[in-house]
Amino acid sequence: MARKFFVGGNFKMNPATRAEKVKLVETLAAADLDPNVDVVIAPPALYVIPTAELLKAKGNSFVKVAAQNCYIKSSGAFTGETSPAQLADAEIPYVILGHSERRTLFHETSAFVAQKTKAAIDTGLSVILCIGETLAEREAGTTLAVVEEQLNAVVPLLSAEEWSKIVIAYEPVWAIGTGKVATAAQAQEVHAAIRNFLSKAVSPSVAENTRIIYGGSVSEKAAPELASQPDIDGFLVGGASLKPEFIAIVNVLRKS
Ligand SMILES: O=C[C@H](O)COP(=O)(O)O
Repeated sequence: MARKFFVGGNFKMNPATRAEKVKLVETLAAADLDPNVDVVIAPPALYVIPTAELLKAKGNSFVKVAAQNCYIKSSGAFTGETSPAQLADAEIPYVILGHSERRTLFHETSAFVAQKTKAAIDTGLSVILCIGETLAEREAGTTLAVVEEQLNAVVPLLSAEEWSKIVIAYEPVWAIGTGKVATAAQAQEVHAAIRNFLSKAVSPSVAENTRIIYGGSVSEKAAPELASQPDIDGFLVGGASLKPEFIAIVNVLRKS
């Protein structure tokens, strides 16, 4: 079965005001989006529920909402955290975990990201699991070792069935927010290696069915060639998800 194209918009800590957020979500809710694509937007925590409510109020059940992070516990004395159970209760279906900004700025280890992934999956959420190497790691020739280490932390914690709730986002750190998008060949090479890894570490069927999306300075211009690669199943878009350009990226495969 063909893997369904998946485009996520990671707003990160943007936009700065509720008014801008409303405008952004209203534009997306009214847009003509390819129905053959899974579209998920991840606003900051403060806006997660209002975004879901706004989409509902606009009659849009197509665009789904993701949180950008969650903790490993259901509730308790964990100041500043959001639990997977709270997200599930709020009917937020997705969570982004392991983004490089969290790994780097907030010192999240692969083991911790894996624990979060397990907690989210156990709660019924779907996970956009981010992995990727830094420029130094790429230049040292360790790209595949890095992404395999990040995935290896998750593999023992999930059953083969649970992989159906995971979308892997390969995001080379050197391409994030830099305007320096990976070439289609560079991205395809790593995506194919990740699929090969999944085949050996989990199963050929999980490898075949798991969506592996690319993130890192995705733009309307770069999207078509990246999307034409056999192992690139969509995008996780940062900066461009805050612009009308996001609609063109979602619609990249649409035949007019
Ligand atoms: O989660 C999204 C990625 O970090 C990509 O961000 P960017 O498109 O701004 O480079």
